[in-house]
Amino acid sequence: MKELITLKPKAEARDLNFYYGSFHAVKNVNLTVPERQVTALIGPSGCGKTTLLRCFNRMHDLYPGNRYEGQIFLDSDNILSREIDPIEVRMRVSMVFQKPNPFPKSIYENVAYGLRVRGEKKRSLIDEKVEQALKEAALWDEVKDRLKDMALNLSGGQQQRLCIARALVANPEMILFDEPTSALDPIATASIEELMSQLKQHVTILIVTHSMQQAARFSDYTAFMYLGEMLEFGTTSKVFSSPSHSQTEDYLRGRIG
Ligand SMILES: Nc1ncnc2c1ncn2[C@@H]1O[C@H](COP(=O)(O)OP(=O)(O)OP(=O)(O)O)[C@@H](O)[C@H]1O
Repeated sequence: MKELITLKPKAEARDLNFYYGSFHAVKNVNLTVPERQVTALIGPSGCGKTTLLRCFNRMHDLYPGNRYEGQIFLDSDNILSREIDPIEVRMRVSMVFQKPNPFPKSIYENVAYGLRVRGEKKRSLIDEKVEQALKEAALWDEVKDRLKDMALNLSGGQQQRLCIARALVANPEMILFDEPTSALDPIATASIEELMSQLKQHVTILIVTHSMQQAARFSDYTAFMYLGEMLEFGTTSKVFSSPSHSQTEDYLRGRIG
């Protein structure tokens, strides 16, 4: 039976195709990302999860030869439209990568950077926003007395929370997470998952994960991709307990990798 998704959509891919040169990596994808929920993108290695994720903030524009077809709506704006500036899109939709990638600068400057590139000069306002982002990223208490220390001296889990603070500082509407915990130990992973569950109160989250336990633990919706196509989408409990496609079931049971 088809499950009804009643939540308000924040983003919607419609008949989306994506090509790396002549290679067709994302095929006719339709996907609704519900507002202020966590949606997990799962599927076998190479099925196009990261490629799809990167369409949602036009990351692919940074490389020549890449091509989109179709539409992605963020609220009522088609962010693939030529009239929309990809830099604007990336302010509304930020990204956290697999490996924590702080800049070789101080903890403070890592977060302040996002404000400075937007032209913010007022020191008191930057201080305030840096503190707020570090608090939202559950890092403030650990770093408030050493904001001038190099970010690269933080632990891996702290570096990833710093990258989340950097993603949060410009008040994005949506954050894309690309396997954000795959380089972290179980304790750091648990704190990032806890943080994402808090963040969804005001930000929409789309996350690529290889960990079925992670998707089952804290995502609200799950989308299963297979060979570039979106095979299945529904509440996480529905997709995990009674998937509609045999490929989804095979993947969840570890029969395809
Ligand atoms: N820059 C690129 N140029 C050409 N092909 C690419 C590029 N990046 C990825 N691909 C190809 O696109 C397909 C989808 O890759 P993608 O990284 O999106 O898959 P994935 O599901 O995220 O995989 P994984 O789970 O292993 O990270 C793969 O066949 C991959 O080889």
